[in-house]
Amino acid sequence: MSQLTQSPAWQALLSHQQEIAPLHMRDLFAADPARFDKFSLQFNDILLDYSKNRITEQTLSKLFALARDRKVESWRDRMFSGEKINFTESRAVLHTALRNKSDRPVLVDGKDVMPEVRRVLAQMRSFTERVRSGEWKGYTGKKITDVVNIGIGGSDLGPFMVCSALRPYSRPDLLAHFVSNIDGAQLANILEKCNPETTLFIVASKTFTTQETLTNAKSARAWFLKAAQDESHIAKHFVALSTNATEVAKFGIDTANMFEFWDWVGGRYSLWSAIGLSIALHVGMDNFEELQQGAFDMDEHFRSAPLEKNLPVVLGLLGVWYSNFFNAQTHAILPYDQSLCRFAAYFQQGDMESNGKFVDRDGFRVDYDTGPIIWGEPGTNGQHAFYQLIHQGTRLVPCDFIIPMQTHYPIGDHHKILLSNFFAQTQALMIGKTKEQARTELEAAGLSGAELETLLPHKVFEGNRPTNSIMFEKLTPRTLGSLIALYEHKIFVQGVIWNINSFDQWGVELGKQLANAMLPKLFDKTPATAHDASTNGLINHYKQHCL
Ligand SMILES: O=P(O)(O)OC[C@H]1O[C@](O)(CO)[C@@H](O)[C@@H]1O
Repeated sequence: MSQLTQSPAWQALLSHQQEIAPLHMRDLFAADPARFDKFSLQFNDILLDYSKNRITEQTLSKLFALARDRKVESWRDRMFSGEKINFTESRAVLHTALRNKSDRPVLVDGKDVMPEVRRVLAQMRSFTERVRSGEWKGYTGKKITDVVNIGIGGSDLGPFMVCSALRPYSRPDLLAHFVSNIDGAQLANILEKCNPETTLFIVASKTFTTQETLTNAKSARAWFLKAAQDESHIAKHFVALSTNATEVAKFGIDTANMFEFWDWVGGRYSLWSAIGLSIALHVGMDNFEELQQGAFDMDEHFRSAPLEKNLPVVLGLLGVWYSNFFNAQTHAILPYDQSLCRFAAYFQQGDMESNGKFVDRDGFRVDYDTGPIIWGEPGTNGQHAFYQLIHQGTRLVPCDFIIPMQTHYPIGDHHKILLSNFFAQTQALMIGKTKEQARTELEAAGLSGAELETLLPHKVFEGNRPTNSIMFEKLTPRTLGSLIALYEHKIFVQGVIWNINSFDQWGVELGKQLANAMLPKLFDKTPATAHDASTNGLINHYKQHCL
């Protein structure tokens, strides 16, 4: 048994789970009219209601005891202070420094990184203002109308998610597009909409060695040069966001057009850095800084609020409760806001690349589950697709429901309808429908006898399905920043509890290595023999049909 699972705090939760498992939330609500007040927290305009969880006050005190036992507070302070907690890459973890709006220095290897952070922010401001005002011109003297961010993973998902979310703050004459996939279809579809004279390409890659990004960027450059004819025009249409100046120069982008960030920024935590340039272009630098401010607000809360009142800690512990004590395999993120349509996809990387680890910090295989599978779609689309399983399936699917109280798009009574669905779904998942209630309904509908009995079991909802509800005033840049940081820190808390390194991603390497080795063999007919029978068979099937 690992240190974690044999700890008294863990063992206490294991036996407590036996007491909680038979309880139904509808009885817990009936027994305690103050349950909502007890189990909800407010941070700025964000309300977190976690009362529809299979918990009592005792559960929470045991979960907080686990957090203290695992030293969550001290790990948090180590992260903020610039300690190299990403020990497998020997790196500090300082996305929080990128949005540090205080005058506190942040030291890495004894050097304050804040002057450099502010320098790049100023560079971003000056560049975005020139582009947005039309002062920055394309090679034929026209202003930029389209920005194409070429990146993948953390160099794509964050900016894409935020640009979609903050569309109401954007200008219609400066559109942001995103190309990530190596599948040429994506690049082709976007280039179709763009004019080389008025398009700015942002090549976003922390390492500047990522195959997909460099291949897409080379193809974009070829497309551009076909029209522009002269390599000297590239400087007006290609900029780079990277930590790797050498590779940027090798690619042919003038390093004067490079926006730098640093190895202490993890890819999936990088939207706050120069990687956010497409966001700043799309919604303006003031809004980008507001986004950062919102994240900073949440950082301050995470650093200073007692665990019991700390939103990221509460969310993290509830996730541990279901993953490790109820065997929940997945966690759904369900934003009732079309603008957040990429929020779950963004946190698929944020969470699964961070906490999808089977080896703990000491190098041992864990004997407990770590990161859950994250998934989700905006409501109400999800309701008409996969909610059946959440309501009546055999698996426990903890869900986060997220909604703004005010919409940027006040059309008729759409938003009230959306709200009513939001309220109804979490209620239905909690309360369910008993056999007796279902019977009464069927009888009222005129059914009886065998017909009623046949239908009855299918009409029962067990309920007792846990949800968190997150409501806020309106999806502003500042609130969005706080929401993103909330989830980032939740992931951090869980990584600490599970004793894993949430900041490396070695698991993405093997597939890359094998693909690189295979690529040169896909150009001739020589049959593949070096692999297992399945892989040889697949490659040879391709060769027979296409070469
Ligand atoms: O920004 P880069 O270096 O191109 O990397 C892109 C993405 O690739 C990954 O390394 C995973 O393959 C992510 O962690 C990262 O966000």
